[in-house]
Amino acid sequence: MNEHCEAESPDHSSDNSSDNSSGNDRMKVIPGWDEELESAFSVYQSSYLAGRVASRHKTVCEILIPGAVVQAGISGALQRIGKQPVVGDFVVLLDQPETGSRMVVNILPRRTCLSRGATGDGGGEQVIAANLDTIFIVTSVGKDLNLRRLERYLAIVYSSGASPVILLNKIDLADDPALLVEKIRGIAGDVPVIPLSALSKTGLDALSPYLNPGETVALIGSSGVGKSTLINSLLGETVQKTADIRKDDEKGRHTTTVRQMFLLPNGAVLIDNPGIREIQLGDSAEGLEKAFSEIVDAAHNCKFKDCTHRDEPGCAVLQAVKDGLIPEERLESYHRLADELSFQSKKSEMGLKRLEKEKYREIAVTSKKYRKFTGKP
Ligand SMILES: Nc1nc2c(ncn2[C@@H]2O[C@H](COP(=O)(O)OP(=O)(O)OP(=O)(O)O)[C@@H](O)[C@H]2O)c(=O)[nH]1
Ligand SMILES: [Zn+2]
Repeated sequence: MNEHCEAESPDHSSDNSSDNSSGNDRMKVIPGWDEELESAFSVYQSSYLAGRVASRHKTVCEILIPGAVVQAGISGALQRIGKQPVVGDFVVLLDQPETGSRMVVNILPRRTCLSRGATGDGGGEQVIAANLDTIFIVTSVGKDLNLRRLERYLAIVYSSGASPVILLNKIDLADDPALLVEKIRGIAGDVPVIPLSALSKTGLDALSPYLNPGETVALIGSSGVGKSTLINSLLGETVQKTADIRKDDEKGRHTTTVRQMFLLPNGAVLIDNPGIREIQLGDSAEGLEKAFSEIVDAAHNCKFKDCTHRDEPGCAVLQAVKDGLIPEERLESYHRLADELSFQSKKSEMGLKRLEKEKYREIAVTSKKYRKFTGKP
């Protein structure tokens, strides 16, 4: 992040009220803060601070507050109800200057959230970043360019609520970039497709409509497509400053790196989180339907309402494929992702059942202990 974050930390010794910043200040120095968040935060008293999660570690978060980047723990109450702050979250901190501790006690309403199907068997989706306005799906010319993979990414981004933009990077290595762009447009619907070279800094201007003050953009894409190079090019000279963000914690002040959230000089936010880069399709069907809207449109004319478009009679989608209106690979890709989705939902369901069982077991153990304690049968 840029100079905003390098200001001195709030001086606890000189002030009883920790949050001496006004809503106006918050609007200016917490990128993405708006009237709605201000109104959600207005119920909190002076010992609370508002901030935005810049990076998340196992037990602590690095949080951008007016004038500083600070570390904070996560309150037990929040953990018990299963709420986990993620990169991009706007949060409420309880500030306790006497003990030097800061604790995230609430997460303000999320505008959008990027999730992945939980990898464990606990079920449910795992949110990995919040309040993203735009997601740059980065691919590059050559081996990485895979339309099927892009379709998957589109489905993921659509289900997050953020707007997708596809970036075709490394065009300096392509003989005919326009041809590749056309190929991608064939599966992208209305999604903008932007050819560029992060290394030679060509085409970057086309990104400016998405990099507005207070707006948040995350990057996803396979390893090696040039996400870091792009961030460095966009940040230019400011990237060095990112490594010098001043952080304070109980042990005193030292410099550290917040590598996951970058603030452009104009106040736009870029998020490049390793956890965001490689994500799986979650269990939301909505994204899939948006990514394959021509199939959904055609399906309105299928004979059966619950048509799976595989071998049913009177299937309008199969007919459209036969008539050459929908490419066969598109339908295959749709089926593959739909199968994956139903597998994910089953897994979540099974996980939830298991969790439920565990909960009952826990209640049984607790009441057994209670009976033992009280001597009641
Ligand atoms: N020719 C060319 N090479 C590029 C371009 N952008 C990035 N590269 C190169 O591609 C390689 C990978 O770039 P990175 O920016 O590290 O890719 P990444 O997507 O951040 O990769 P991970 O960190 O593994 O996820 C580096 O050697 C870059 O120099 C480009 O526009 N043109
Ligand atoms: Zn059908």
